[in-house]
Amino acid sequence: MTHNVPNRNWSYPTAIKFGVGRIAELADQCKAAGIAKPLLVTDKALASLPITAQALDILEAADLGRAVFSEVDPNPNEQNMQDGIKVYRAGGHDGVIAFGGGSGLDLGKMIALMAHQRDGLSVWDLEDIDDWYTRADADKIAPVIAVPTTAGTGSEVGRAGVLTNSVTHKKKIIFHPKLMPVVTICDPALTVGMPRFITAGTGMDALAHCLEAYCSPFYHPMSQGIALEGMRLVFENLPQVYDNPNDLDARAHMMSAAAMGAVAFQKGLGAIHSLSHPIGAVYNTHHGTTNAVVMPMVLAFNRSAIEDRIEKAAAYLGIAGGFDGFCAAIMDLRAKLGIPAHLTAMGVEASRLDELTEMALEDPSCGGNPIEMTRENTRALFASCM
Ligand SMILES: NC(=O)c1ccc[n+]([C@@H]2O[C@H](COP(=O)([O-])OP(=O)(O)OC[C@H]3O[C@@H](n4cnc5c(N)ncnc54)[C@H](O)[C@@H]3O)[C@@H](O)[C@H]2O)c1
Ligand SMILES: [Fe+2]
Repeated sequence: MTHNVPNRNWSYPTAIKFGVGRIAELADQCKAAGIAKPLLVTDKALASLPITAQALDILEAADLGRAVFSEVDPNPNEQNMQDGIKVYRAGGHDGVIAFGGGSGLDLGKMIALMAHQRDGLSVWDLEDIDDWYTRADADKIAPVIAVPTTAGTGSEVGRAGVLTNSVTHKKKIIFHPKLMPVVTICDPALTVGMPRFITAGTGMDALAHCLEAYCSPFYHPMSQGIALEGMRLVFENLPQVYDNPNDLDARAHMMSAAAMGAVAFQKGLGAIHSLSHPIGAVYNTHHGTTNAVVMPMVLAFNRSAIEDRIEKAAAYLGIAGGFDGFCAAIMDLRAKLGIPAHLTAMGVEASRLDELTEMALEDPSCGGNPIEMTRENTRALFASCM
């Protein structure tokens, strides 16, 4: 596959080794991070794919072993984390390679966060609320090298992991400022084998991050700029990778957009994510795909607060028709990617909307929504997505 992707070394917000084939540097990066016995954490499906074997071969050839933990579910939960911690401790590991989509990346980060903390500290005590992270001992967090294999969540450049509580079926964002990977290897070639619907859904997650960050009312001009350009990259390249999975240039642009989305969303997320998290937790739907389903309805819900800035974004993106044109472009993109237009198509039941509404209102993403979310308007928003 030919391409025009230059190799680059970026350090905003962590060191990013960006370029086709840079997975070859995995062992060197482990050594540079002081990791002699890495545990590669990924999900079950990825564990059987050649890209994972390739990564393990690179480690083994450098005498770093080929230890892997892959009992990671989509929307990973605390049981996956506990199982991984057992394997990590039993193997005497000294660092994690978080390898995968958001599920493998986040679970790898959770293992690194919790493997050496004192007994009695629960991962739920570290939810991204106020300064709860100070309950953890920052010095006991194991080093993480992140290797994304999807282009969507941006977890590779983030300090949080999303973990589902398998008892309450709630998705929680677990945060620690020192949970940032030491280094991230962004190799677009790793993403070419994604199933088509995962390419679509993860790409829409990157768009959701950029869009919600861009619309969030909080002051953060740097994030604003990154979010806007991230949206442009998605609009231009997501249809391209969907039609031509082997287009490495477009894959690289999507990988950038994913990382940019996660950098930008320190400005805030909003109702797309606060609706999508409970749906993912209750129905085990794919996160980015769920975001895409609710995206146009959330834009309409927020219209009075965001119309001006969406018009500016539309002008920058070359989309005619202002706010309505922008919404139409999102619906066109979603249709092109084969993503459903209604939550009912994902199995969401009208009988559970009250429960989902309560869960959405508890989600911290609510705080970044431009319009205040109340029980009434959130219930109505859910209903409009059915
Ligand atoms: N930490 C964050 O900031 C953050 C942000 C958004 C979402 N998330 C979380 O990330 C998770 C979703 O992550 P995701 O959308 O990347 O999906 P995922 O990690 O669940 O992966 C989806 C599927 O794609 C497969 N896959 C991944 N890469 C592949 C490849 N290169 N080739 C073939 N198959 C591949 C996986 O095996 C899996 O079956 C959710 O739990 C979500 O809540 C986290
Ligand atoms: Fe997301």
